[in-house]
Amino acid sequence: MVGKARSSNFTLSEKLDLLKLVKPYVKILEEHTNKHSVIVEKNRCWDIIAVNYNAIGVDRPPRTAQGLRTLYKRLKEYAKQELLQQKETQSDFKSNISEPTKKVMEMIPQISSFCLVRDRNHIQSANLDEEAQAGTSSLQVMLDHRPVAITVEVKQEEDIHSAPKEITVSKGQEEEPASLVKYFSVVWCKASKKKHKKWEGDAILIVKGKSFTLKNLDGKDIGRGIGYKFKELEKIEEGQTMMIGGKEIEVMGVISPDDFSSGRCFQLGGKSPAISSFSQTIKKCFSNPLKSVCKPSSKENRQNSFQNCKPRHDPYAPNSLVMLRPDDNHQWMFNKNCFAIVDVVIDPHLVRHLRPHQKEGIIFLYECVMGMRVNGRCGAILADEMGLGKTLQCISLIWTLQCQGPYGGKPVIKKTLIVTPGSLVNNWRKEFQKWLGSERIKIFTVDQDHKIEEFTKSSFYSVLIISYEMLLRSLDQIKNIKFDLLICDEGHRLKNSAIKTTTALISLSCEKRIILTGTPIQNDLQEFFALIDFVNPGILGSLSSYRKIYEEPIIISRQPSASEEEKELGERRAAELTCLTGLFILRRTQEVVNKYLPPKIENVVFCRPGTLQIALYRKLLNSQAVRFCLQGLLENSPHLICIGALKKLCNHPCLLFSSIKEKECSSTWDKNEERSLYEGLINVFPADYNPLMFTEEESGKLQVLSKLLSVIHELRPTEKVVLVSNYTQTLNILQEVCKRHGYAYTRLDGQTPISQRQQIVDGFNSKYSSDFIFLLSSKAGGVGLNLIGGSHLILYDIDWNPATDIQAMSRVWRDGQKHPVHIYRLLTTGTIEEKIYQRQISKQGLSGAVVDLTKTSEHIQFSVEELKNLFTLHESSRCVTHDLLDCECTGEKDHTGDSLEKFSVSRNCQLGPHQQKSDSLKPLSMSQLKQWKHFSGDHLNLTDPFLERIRENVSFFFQNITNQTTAM
Ligand SMILES: Nc1ncnc2c1ncn2[C@@H]1O[C@H](COP(=O)(O)OP(=O)(O)OP(=O)(O)O)[C@@H](O)[C@H]1O
Ligand SMILES: [Mg+2]
Repeated sequence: MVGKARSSNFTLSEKLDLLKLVKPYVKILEEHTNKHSVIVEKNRCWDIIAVNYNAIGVDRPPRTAQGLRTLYKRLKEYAKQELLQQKETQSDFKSNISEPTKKVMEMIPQISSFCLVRDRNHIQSANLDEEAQAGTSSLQVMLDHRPVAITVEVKQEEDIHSAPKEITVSKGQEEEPASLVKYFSVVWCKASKKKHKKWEGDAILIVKGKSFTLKNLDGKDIGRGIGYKFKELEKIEEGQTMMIGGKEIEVMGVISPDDFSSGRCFQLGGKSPAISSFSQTIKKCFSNPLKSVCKPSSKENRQNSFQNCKPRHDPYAPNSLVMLRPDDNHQWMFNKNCFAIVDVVIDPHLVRHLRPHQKEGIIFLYECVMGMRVNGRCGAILADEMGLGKTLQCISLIWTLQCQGPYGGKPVIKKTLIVTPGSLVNNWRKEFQKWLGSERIKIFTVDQDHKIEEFTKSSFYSVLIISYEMLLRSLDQIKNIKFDLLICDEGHRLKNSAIKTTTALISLSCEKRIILTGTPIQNDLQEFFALIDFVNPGILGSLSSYRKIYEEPIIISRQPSASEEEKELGERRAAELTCLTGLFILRRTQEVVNKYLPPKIENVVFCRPGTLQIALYRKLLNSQAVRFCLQGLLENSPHLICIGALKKLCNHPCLLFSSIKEKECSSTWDKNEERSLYEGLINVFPADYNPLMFTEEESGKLQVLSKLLSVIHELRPTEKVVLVSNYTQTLNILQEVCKRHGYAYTRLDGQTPISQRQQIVDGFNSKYSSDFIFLLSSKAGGVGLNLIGGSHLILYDIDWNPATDIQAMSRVWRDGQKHPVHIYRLLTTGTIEEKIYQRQISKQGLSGAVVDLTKTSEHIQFSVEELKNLFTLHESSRCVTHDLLDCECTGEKDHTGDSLEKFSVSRNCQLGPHQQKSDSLKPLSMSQLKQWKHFSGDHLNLTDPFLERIRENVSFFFQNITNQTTAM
């Protein structure tokens, strides 16, 4: 029991008065115990009890009369259980349970009715006789500052918030519609024609009939007007801007009459007279009720704790997204000053846009950075697959923490640092603007024209967005700024603690750290450690102990030779590791947004090589360099040079020609490997070969590409194409093709200045742009970009690392895409490209778990056997990949393998077999590919008009459709 009020022979109005009297007391109790209160009436004496609803299995404060009854029942059950336990154990249970719980237990048998104090404004009492039926009970509601007694018929599941609509007011205060008063929170500035307005401050707009008053947060009138059209004033809504009395205002939200009349709407900005007088009243009426709960360190603190104790947004509003309240332990650690506990509620303006998985993600991020998930650790990894809106989730978090906090409503953070790849700096800015507009939050992006000093000098900005490269250059300045939250976008690059970027970021003292990545991070246990250790330093112990405890047993357990015992140990350790880190890692797969996206038609297109390509390919395979490789003479990595040459040749022979010519002139030509590889090759080219005059026929893929572009242009004149290559030189060729055919194009590669990148992306995405093609270097711009302006994406070449390709493919099939998406992955039949593809999709290829953007062929170890396979040209096969599938079809008609289970997206997570997680970013396996529709280029009656047009140069197709509808 924490408070007592004596009463005798209560009449209803006395009861109400009493309620009014105890209310401030109850309020303080609630705020300082983070619990909700129940008033228990016994022998005309009211006991105010703090109840932790969670402890009795009620997940939130009841909002309906029915809810009250449930709560009452639960309390009884709880008490019974506790008593039973007490009998059983006869232990010192009384000292283990909280005082209020004991009180409830003692009193439960005698309770005849109780009052629930739901929040400061609503005190509700109900007759809680068990016999009471919904629909017949009477409920008395009293609203503060409006001493009206209201009697309502209780309906089941009736929401208290909507109750005023249902009630019959006995002492009415309702006004005629013509004189209806409305209140809005607004921002204002002096009227000006400037594009970028500087808002001067917050204000309250009061609209009454045809007139208005504008008050600043000190309550002073700063504008008045009369004679406005009633209709205009009646239609005012959030987001609207208006000119009123020489001032421009933007409406930020509606204020309830109650909030206005109580004066709470003025609280946000500063000390309002309403607050101080309120606290005075409390002090006068009651002795210090905080004594037993906690001791505020000073008078100011006590006063502070009464300020801002109202949530910024209504936690009980329908669809409100409310963060978890801190538990006792958290309060003990982080609320030393005993500030009032205030609900942190996500801005409804944002909530209405959020997908369900994003709401969960925000709750997760909030709990992580607040240190609520792992005691005192404030790091998180949000590893949602690409396109799931990690940016929006972070923006929501920043905006929330910057304005709110659970302790006295005090904002948790002041400044945020976002570090991101250069090409995404402006994308972040755009996303902030998209979701929050330009007035709510001030962000600063560092680029050539905007130096970091500007941010340092001004207190105007709260968010700094900077590229990884720029961060290194301006580290000294950044270290001088105190950041409260650090977000590392595409943060898988921090997987090595020895690299400069990681050490630089570690050197910033900010402890709330978030890594965002769309790329799986659990595939390499050492890199995994680095990421974990970055966000939550030390949580896995030292690297050496981590290796001993987790890495070694897990790796040993995966080897074919592992004993049963080793397997079991490895699995257990993996499970433990997942469990430990799972508290602050969140990964959701693309499937959660699939339903919001249009269909995706993915094609793997096997293109017949041109005659010149075949001749050159044979010559390369017969070179001395390749022969040496096959003998296992791999010093100086000659196989990498051979692989590079074959890949170039597949893209276009002219690339090979240019590089031979280039090498001939350079000093490195002396290198034996290159000379022995290229020897005699130039003679295979026609004598007058000019690489600048290349033809499409010389490359199988280029021929297919050219036809594909032409059919898209013809059949879908309003749709656009993203054309991706890993190589700048190849992009040059593709660009030349665009020029030759007169296609308007735009281009983004490693050379594109960062400051121009977003502009290029925006231009392409705009429906007014005439660009037909977006030439994209996957290495430069593959990650994070939104290219939803394009609905066709062509991957001109393949990378060893499936993640690079998947990243690129995810640029167009994402939120905002309006058209069905067509993806074409071009491979040259029978060549190394098929082998790389097979490696991407085969189990063997994945065993090394090379699912990381920065892994290149240099990181891959090849056995001589593998090199033999790699350096074979299969001239007679229509599709070597299909040959390997063990599929009985001949490719003559649409075939979909049916002998295996239907394609399933469940794939192994590296941390152990029982930790299977759906992860649609892992490349599909051979058996899954078999489930795709497949057919040869000679197949009659192709239903896909695009494939129909290119079939002449194509030996084989695989096709898969996701989210199929009839429209294609
Ligand atoms: N709830 C939503 N409603 C509509 N559009 C959304 C929503 N959430 C995100 N988007 C949009 O989806 C696109 C992808 O979001 P975002 O760039 O944040 O993805 P991401 O998870 O960071 O992906 P990546 O790993 O590729 O960087 C953006 O254009 C974003 O504005
Ligand atoms: Mg992103």
